[in-house]
Amino acid sequence: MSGKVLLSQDPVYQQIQNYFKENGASINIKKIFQEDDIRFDKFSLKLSTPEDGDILLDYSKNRITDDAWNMLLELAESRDVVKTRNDMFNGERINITENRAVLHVALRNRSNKPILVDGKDVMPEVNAVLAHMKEFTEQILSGVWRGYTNKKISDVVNIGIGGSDLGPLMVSEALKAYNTGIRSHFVSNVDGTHIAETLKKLDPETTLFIIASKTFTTQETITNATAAKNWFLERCSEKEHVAKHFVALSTNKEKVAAFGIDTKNMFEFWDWVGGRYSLWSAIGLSISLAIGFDNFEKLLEGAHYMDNHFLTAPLNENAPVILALMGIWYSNFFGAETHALLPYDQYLHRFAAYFQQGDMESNGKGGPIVWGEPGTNGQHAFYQLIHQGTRLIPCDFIAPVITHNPVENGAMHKILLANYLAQTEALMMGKTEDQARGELEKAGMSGEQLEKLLPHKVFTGNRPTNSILVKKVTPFTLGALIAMYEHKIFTQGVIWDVNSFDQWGVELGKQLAKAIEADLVNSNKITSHDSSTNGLINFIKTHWE
Ligand SMILES: O=P(O)(O)OC[C@H]1O[C@H](O)[C@@H](O)[C@@H](O)[C@@H]1O
Repeated sequence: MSGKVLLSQDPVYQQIQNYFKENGASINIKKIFQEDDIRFDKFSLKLSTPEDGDILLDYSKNRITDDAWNMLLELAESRDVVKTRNDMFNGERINITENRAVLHVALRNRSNKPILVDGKDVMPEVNAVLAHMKEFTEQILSGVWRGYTNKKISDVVNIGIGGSDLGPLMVSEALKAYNTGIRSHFVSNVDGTHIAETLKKLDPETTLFIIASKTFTTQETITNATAAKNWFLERCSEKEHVAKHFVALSTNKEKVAAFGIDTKNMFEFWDWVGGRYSLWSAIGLSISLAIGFDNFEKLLEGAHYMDNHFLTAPLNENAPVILALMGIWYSNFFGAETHALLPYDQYLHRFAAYFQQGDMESNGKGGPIVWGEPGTNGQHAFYQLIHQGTRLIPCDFIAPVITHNPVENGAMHKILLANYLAQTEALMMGKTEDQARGELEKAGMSGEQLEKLLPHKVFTGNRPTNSILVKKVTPFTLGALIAMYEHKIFTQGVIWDVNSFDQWGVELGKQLAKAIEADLVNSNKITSHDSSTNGLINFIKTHWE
């Protein structure tokens, strides 16, 4: 990421800027479709997976011309995307501010081709942890591993936050159709309500707590884990039983031992796994328990498939690169501030939340705000803004062709897909004044009444979308989808010159919270902060007394 000129000084970037200045405002998606019969063929990509059908990326409904697209592809070249990508896969320390390699791709390297960090192949360690996860999953699911009163484990509570929560939670939800029968729970918030409400439902004899924390120092997680351990010990006074009910996922052996978890019940990972890229590591243990280890492996295979695609496909046929460049086009040139992820699949209801961390903790220093909700709920909440608002909001529409739940003989899924298709068409086409007028006249309206209503019924259209279709949401296709977005984030980070793998911005709030905690626990009137913070602290303390 060094040795490059600033993005704004990159000649290709400047060329795109000039092109944009002259043409940007007049690019109309509807018009381009009318002028180009093969637009869909040119601006769509089909990836055939070995067993789980095709993945289709249609990026034709974008404000992009052939010329602009070619320049954006050139920009990827001139920003060293290919070299940096290769550096990542080769275990170079591309996370320069933390001096670390970035190797989530090693966690799902099903080819087992050696990946070296400082000359040492990491694959044997990766495979050893996977073998441990497999063995443990099988023991829990078969009932070989039992609780302290010899009962089978029925409930698993993952205690973690950020990357140690969002990935396992999102995937466990997304793959519920594959559930092994284990009930999964996720506790993340340091608000005691989260653990209290979770524990209410649980029996200590049949509950396994997974304490998931890369550092094992995160305040929320250690506080929740301590509360869980105390809850457990209040019900089962024998300390040695903790070993049957608490396991840890971490890079920090010492802290795990200090917490009182037997390190043979610790599943390790490494500093080259970023928190928000860790669901493929030991952090995925709750996923493996929820869907079975074989399905967890399929998730890894799907991601590995996408890794190979990212590594080998030419840039103009490379799904993550395509998504990244389209995002750059809107962010840097059109000034779009946000990007919406809209999965038309109830199982993917945490997908946008997951990529809020994935994208914004990675590229937040330079990239857009990422947000979204599953369709069709979003349609009845915020689509008004997308259709008629003043801001340009590029959206990704994601859907499976086949549902796991063909309710009403599949009719419901057809309705869902009709909505999925109608939205991107409507966003592109809009509604002209003439069309709106025609509709109002047909409804019997005329004169002043019609003229008054008319402007409200017009939609400008020309609103860009990508459509992504998978055959079905399977472990494999989900793995591929997640990896596709991970590599999109990576590619954008390279182009923007943002280190996508550190997160210093998270640190300041953490530091200040520690200082304020001390002010809250004494009975003094606080005067050491600004007057607002003093006022708030003192208000809280007065109401405690
Ligand atoms: O797994 P840990 O160490 O508990 O960290 C949890 C989270 O903490 C911070 O918010 C960030 O560093 C995240 O990237 C991380 O996922």
